[in-house]
Amino acid sequence: MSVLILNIKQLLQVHDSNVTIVKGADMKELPILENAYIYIDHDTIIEYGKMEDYQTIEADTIIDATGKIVLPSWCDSHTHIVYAGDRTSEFVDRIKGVSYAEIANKGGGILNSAKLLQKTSEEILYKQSLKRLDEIIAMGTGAVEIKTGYGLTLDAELKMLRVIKRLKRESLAIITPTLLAAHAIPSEFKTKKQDYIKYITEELIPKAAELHIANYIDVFCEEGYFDINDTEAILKAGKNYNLKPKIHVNQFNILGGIALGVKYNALSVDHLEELNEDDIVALKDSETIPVALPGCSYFLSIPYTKARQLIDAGLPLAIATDYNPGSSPSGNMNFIVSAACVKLKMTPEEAINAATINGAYAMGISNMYGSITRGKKANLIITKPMDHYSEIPYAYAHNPVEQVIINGQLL
Ligand SMILES: N=CN[C@@H](CCC(=O)O)C(=O)O
Ligand SMILES: [Zn+2]
Repeated sequence: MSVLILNIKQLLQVHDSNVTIVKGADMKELPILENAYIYIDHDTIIEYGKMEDYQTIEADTIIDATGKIVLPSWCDSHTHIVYAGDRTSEFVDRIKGVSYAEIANKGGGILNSAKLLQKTSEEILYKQSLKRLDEIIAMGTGAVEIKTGYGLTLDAELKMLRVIKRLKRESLAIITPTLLAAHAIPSEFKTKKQDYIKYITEELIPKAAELHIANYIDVFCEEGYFDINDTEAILKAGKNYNLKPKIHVNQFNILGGIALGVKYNALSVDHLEELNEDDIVALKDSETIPVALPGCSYFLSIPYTKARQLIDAGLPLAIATDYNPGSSPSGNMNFIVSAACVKLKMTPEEAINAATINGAYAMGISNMYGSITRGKKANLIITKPMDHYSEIPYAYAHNPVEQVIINGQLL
């Protein structure tokens, strides 16, 4: 199966050499080809160039993209899309003035989702999750990280991991699974948190590793959840089983989770609604990418990550949806790109870099995804007609996506 796309108004994120991350001032550069073509064979990008240099190529499918933009599909590096039901009643409570923390302290929040997921059959959980996955693919997401963390027992966490594995097998999307058993302290461990940490480090992590069912380890490093020592114990155990960290840090409080993440060579440190100079210093010269989640800031009315401070310090930045039932019940990366521009003061070029190549880096897949490069996998978005790619973030809350291609397959 081969696909040829002709007359592309703007082909974005074109790199002849294989970039895997863009940092600091380089994030302002979004290499583009005006009036271009691209040729895909099976799942691979074979050739691209300007229409003026195009010489006839035979292909099974030919698409005329006159007036349209083509870019790498979105790489959403932080989601929790495997969950049961929803938390609309908590949403209404928050509108009436109850805070996210108050809801959690009364046994709601993550524990509420965990209670429901534990009683939900694997089949129903799969169907509910697949619906969300299909919905985000249609909005342009081609690669997505999915976390556990609404199980909180060995059985329920493994159920989540099996659902993620099945999604990976049965959907075209590229999926990276992350074990987030340290998402909240289950009520039965309320007064014995250390026992839950022991359960995670001695039972859950070894079992997940034995089944080769998770790539990364995550911890919600936050006041009232897991402190810095708890987080270190879990990262250490993960390291023994080759689970690299991708952690939740600095959402409400700064506990030193960023420096700890860097110490354990985390692939990413995510949230960062709160940020200080020490955090920036810790990230410099590291291989850890910060990830901002503007959908969570929007939905919870908490500060937006100071993207300018990070990028202007020469650091890379990725953006992701954090799609989950409590703090960000949307997986629309188009909105996230727009929010990055409007609220994080990123230029469209920076936001698109953050949502493509840097998102791929934050999932450990940027050697194969996230840019238009010969030899990389063909995960692409073809937009609706528009004059310039800046319309993607400009016309917020619309759907700019006309067609999605994943691993060379037209959807
Ligand atoms: N902060 C921790 N975890 C999720 C929210 C979980 C929930 O409220 O269900 C997040 O990334 O925002
Ligand atoms: Zn999250």
